[in-house]
Amino acid sequence: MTAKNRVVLSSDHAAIELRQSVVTHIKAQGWDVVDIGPTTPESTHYPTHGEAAARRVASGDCQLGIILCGTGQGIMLAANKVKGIRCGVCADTFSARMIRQHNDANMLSLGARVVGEGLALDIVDAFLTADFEGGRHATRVEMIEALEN
Ligand SMILES: O=C(CO)[C@H](O)[C@H](O)COP(=O)(O)O
Repeated sequence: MTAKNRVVLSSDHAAIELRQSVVTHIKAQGWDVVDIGPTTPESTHYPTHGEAAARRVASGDCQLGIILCGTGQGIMLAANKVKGIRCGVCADTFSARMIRQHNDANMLSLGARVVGEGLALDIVDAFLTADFEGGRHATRVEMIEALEN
């Protein structure tokens, strides 16, 4: 059973500030936020943080996840190695909406060295407010899931 409206966030050292902005922003919207850090600025390794957030989503403890690193790419690659995770990097709001509507993505990845805070928060809003459309898209998501087996 998935915890509805609970969102997990994690990042590496490159995205701590932007992650904290996202946390504040979505808490104010009423999302139940699980921020799993890190909180200190030392250099760290994004696969660790991508995996930790992905496992919260894959287990059903959190409905959705938002992860961040410098580009958003490395942490996305790590998260997508966890079974059941569909995570995309977005630097525009259209893609952020579409990865929910068409791809049923359960995680969003952001690049703190790519997008500014204003755009990042708009991307987050687009992701969190969109819903999966199902239908023909469900067939395609099932095909992605079949690749995991
Ligand atoms: O974007 C990233 C991975 O995709 C990382 O945030 C980036 O590689 C970290 O670099 P550095 O150790 O030089 O701060």
